[in-house]
Amino acid sequence: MLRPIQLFPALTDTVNVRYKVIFLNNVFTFAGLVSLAMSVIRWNTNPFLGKVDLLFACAAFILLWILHRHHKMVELIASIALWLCFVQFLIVFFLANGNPTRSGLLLLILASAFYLKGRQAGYSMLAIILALVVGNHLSGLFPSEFKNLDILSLGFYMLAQFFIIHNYESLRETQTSHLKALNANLEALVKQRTEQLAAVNSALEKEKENLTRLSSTDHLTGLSNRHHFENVFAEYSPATRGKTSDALILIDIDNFKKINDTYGHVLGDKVLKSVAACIKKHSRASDITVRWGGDELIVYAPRTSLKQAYQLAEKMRKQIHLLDITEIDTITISAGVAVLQAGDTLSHLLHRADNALYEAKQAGRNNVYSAALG
Ligand SMILES: Nc1nc2c(ncn2[C@@H]2O[C@H](COP(=O)(O)OP(=O)(O)OP(=O)(O)O)[C@@H](O)[C@H]2O)c(=O)[nH]1
Repeated sequence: MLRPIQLFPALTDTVNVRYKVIFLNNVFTFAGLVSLAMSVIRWNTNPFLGKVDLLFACAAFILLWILHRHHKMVELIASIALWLCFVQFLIVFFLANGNPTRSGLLLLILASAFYLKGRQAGYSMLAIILALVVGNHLSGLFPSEFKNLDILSLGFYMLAQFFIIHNYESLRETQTSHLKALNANLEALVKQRTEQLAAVNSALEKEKENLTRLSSTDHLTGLSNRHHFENVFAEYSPATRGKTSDALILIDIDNFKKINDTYGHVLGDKVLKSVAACIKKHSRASDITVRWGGDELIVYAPRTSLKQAYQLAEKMRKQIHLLDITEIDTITISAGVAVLQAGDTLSHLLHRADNALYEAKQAGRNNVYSAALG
């Protein structure tokens, strides 16, 4: 496919900027010093060329200075340098009796054009220089010392340079596109694998959450199970334990055996679920609601005083009493309330709550009793 020719495109190609800066630094230093020396040597014999050399020496040093301060302008500076060299070449070859020994300069300019600006710029300059040299030779417009053989060998050198650079560039482009294709494949593969891993990860994460939830939840009521609550309580810092006023409400459904026996286990389960839902509904988000076992439920309420816990238990008792389950007249619960004290284990706390619950049952059920503060 034919690409549009870009003659010395400026400021766009940032590839190899660092190397271009180093290259141009060397070229300007070398060209500046040589031009200065040539200017001194020629000043008396050929004042015109002496001045031209001095001019180019100054241009080289100015460009060196600009490049030193503005590395980002390397593309623009490279273009200016190439055009300057080109102009110098024109002056030397057409106005100052171009001679074959200086043809090496042409090859230098071409190589630099290829290196600095790429294939298109190099080809364009090669074609322009060849056309000018051959054109001038044939027309004899500006007298030069070139003979037919010089023109032929110059053409041959340029052709050789063209092929060398063309092959090199083609190879480089093939390698680059091959690398790009490999890179794209690799990226696609990495992306695909990353997506697969992410999907597996999130599935595993969901599964883990599910398992954690299942292992910590009572499947009938949806409340935390005994095992989970024991773990949570065990992890509860001993330093905090007893320092904040935490309360535990132990709830037992009254005459639940009778409900089971009269209406069957299915209805018994329904009652259990309704009571659990009611308890959950009237707890705070920070409370832990637990199915301790059978028809015994627990509400563990952090930062709650005995009085507050009693009021909460009372509220729950009243709400449960209002539950409407068609087959049953009323559902009642009894509850025992206790607060965590310094040095308490879970069994200490439960023991006090259980005693209070026992008193509530003894007092005729449908009651809330608080354990006395020790
Ligand atoms: N339907 C059902 N019943 C259960 C379940 N777990 C335990 N139970 C029953 O719950 C009853 C518990 O009765 P208790 O608490 O001992 O006695 P109660 O009849 O409630 O009498 P009080 O507690 O003194 O008021 C037993 O009959 C158990 O079989 C369950 O998951 N579903």
